[in-house]
Amino acid sequence: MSERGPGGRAPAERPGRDNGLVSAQERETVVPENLDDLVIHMSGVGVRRGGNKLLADLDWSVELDERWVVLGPNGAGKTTLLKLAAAELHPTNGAVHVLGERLGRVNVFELRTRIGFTSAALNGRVPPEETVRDVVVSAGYAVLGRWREEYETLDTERADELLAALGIGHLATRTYGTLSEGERKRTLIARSLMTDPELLLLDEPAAGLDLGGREDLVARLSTLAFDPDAPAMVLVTHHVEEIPPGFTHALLLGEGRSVAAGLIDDVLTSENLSATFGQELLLERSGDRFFARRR
Ligand SMILES: Nc1ncnc2c1ncn2[C@@H]1O[C@H](COP(=O)(O)OP(=O)(O)OP(=O)(O)O)[C@@H](O)[C@H]1O
Repeated sequence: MSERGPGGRAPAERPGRDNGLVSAQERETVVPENLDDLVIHMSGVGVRRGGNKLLADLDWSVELDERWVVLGPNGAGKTTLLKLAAAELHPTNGAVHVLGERLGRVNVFELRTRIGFTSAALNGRVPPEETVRDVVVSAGYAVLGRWREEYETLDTERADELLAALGIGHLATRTYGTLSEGERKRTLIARSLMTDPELLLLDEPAAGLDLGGREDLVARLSTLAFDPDAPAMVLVTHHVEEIPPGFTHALLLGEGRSVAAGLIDDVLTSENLSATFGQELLLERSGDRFFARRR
């Protein structure tokens, strides 16, 4: 099947395996028989660029009803991991399944329509003159930037509902360029939910927000996390303070490798955090929130 998308772009990088032979690397990967409940499954995954190992030996699974936080220092490989989950990158070795489809054997352009993804990179690509409502509604047409004079009423109603749920319904007719950083983040989260995705990926959604903006966003994401109808979620952050209540699992990444992964209460410990960030850290819990500082 061709992976050439509507824009005629070349497919993302993929391992060379078109000769039908199974490589030694692939033989080492473990692919579960029943992928139905697994939104993400990575087995023996590595990503290399030049001489750098961005990710190595990674095994990770995300189930339908799970909400994961991925924590790690700068350069740990968090964004690389999220790009794999978003089907924007192929592994150098190992197997990645997303929504039951194996990367390298699926039309990634179709797969991406089932995934909501927000990142700082997307923020930079939104035309500043676009209205907030259009930024959200255009996700349903897999475009960024105005390409129609009018959208379907049902679509604009859904966009308005999502904006209201994120507390920015009153900004629907404002232009994106006039929004604060926090309002932009919430607009992009509304956009990522527009297509009713089966998987929601959030790359540092609270980065650059002031304390009030962060707390507001954490509360909105917490509401989403507790919603049983919400998609499986993966949130990348550097800060334990940004973990919304309702998130169930954590993956700690350090230098491209998993330091610990599993239920948040088991994984988030002072010891694991210290090992991940390479210094003595004290993790404290207050109610359903986490705080960390140097010992
Ligand atoms: N194309 C590339 N070629 C070489 N090295 C790369 C490339 N892309 C990323 N890297 C390196 O891989 C490492 C992991 O990058 P990645 O962006 O995944 O980390 P991150 O955990 O998201 O970091 P941050 O928290 O700073 O955003 C970094 O050291 C980065 O410099």
